[in-house]
Amino acid sequence: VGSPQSSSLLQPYDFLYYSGVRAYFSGDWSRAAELLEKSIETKQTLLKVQRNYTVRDSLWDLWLLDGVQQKAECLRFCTGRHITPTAQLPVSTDIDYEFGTRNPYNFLQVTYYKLQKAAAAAHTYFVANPSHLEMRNNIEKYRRMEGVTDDDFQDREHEASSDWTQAAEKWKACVNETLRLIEDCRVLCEVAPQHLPEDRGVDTLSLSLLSCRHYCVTQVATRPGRISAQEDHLPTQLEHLHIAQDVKGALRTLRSLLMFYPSDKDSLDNLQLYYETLGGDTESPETQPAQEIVSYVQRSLQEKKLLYFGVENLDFSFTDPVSSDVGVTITMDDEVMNGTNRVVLDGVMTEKECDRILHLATVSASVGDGYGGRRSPHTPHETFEGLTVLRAVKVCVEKFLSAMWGGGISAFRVLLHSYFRSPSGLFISFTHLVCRSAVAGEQEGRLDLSHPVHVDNCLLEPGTNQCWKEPPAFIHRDLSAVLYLNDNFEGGELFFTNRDTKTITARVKPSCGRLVGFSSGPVNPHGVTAVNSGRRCALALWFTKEKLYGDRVSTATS
Ligand SMILES: O=C(O)CCC(=O)C(=O)O
Ligand SMILES: [Fe+2]
Repeated sequence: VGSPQSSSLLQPYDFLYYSGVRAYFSGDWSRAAELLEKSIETKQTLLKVQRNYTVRDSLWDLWLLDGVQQKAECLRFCTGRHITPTAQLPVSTDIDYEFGTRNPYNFLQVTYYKLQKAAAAAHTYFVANPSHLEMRNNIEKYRRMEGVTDDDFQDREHEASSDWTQAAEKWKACVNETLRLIEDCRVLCEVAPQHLPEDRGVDTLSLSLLSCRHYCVTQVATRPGRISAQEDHLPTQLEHLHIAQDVKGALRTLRSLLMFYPSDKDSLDNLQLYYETLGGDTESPETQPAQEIVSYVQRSLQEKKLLYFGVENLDFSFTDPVSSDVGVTITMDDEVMNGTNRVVLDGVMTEKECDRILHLATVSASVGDGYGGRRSPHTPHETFEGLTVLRAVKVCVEKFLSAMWGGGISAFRVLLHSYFRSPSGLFISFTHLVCRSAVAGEQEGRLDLSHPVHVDNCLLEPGTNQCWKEPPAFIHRDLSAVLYLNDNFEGGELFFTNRDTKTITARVKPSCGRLVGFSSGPVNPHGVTAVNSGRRCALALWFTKEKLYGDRVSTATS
């Protein structure tokens, strides 16, 4: 051991392996990598050497046992020129097992992982301490190791800071670009002629111009080919910028962000934190909100005031593209509703908007009964004013929704489509404004439902749980939705059941601006409990994936 000749001979690979594993467990990663690699390499070379000196046995040789013996001796002699005597000894079954299951590679992959981290750490240190000899040696050693590449020698300090600076610069550019695009868009409003009925005065014309300018926010926030705008386009960019900046910059951006949402709790908490971090230095000019954002928000608020004045006093219709009081929230999902493809969204309409539609429905309610003498197709204890009665209203409702939502009923389609993420398109199949009123004096001991349990696109057969996809069921309906308009009544809860139609799995209490969406198929049997007092109004909507079944009435009136 130790002679120059013996050091060039192949070492026992089991010994190298054990040493490597020992280094591994003591966390000496570079030594572990070296030894483990060596053991694998040695085992492979050993096999090659032995193969080289093995002469194929012929049948004749086998007769001459002597010859076999001689060959073995020859092999030992020849290989002995390359291999140390101990390495010629057979290895233990443990080692056979280890190599058979490729366990050395398992140790190696962890070792390499550690080494890559070590390479980065060593390099990071070395950048600041170029005369540190030991570190230089380490780096050289890491470089020679298999599995360690140039990419592993990263300056972690440098990378870390430059990433954030770059990100902040890019987000700042984004904010500026958005502001610029909005300005460009606003200029176009002035150039483009405003379409107005002839009898409208000059007030409406300027309001119209204002409204056009105001829509620039959504226009700029809508990516090409998309129908809906990205929500909170500008504030979102400010939020990103805020995260990427250092404390002073972040404070400035946070204050800009607070111009949009002055009562946002997270922002206010952060503000407090920055105040504490910066001690007294919070009033310096560089920590004030960006002037362009201040002007932008102030101008927007002023314009909004004028527009709302027009809505209230001049019968001007305007929908705020960034209205803060219409924020749609997901109130219930599949999990809460114990089912598949069910959702309850809130805030799709404001009280005022619900009232407008209810008013339209009330005006026409006096027209009469549309069910051939029957009060309701479902129960004798309620009156039911459906589409037949409210056909005239339907046109108004759609018009009203168009003004309110830009896209009319289609806006709900977009909303549900984006929630359920169905890959195919959705078309409005049918809409139905329905009010159910309790018949006073007939509610005592009532056991029936306002709307019996049913599935919207097939006929559920009681007892067998089969759902037949055949007429008179509206078999092409794929997605159902109900938009509720009021809550001043008793009863009238929507409920979902299991396929057995008996086990209730979820209940939804109607209220203004609540939109329930669910797939129309047999996973969603549903019904409505008795309306015991008052009048319950809802707009039922059905959608189809088949363009062919799109509602011709809707298209004709929109
Ligand atoms: O009004 C509701 O809540 C549900 C109505 C319904 O299920 C239907 O009309 O098919
Ligand atoms: Fe239904």
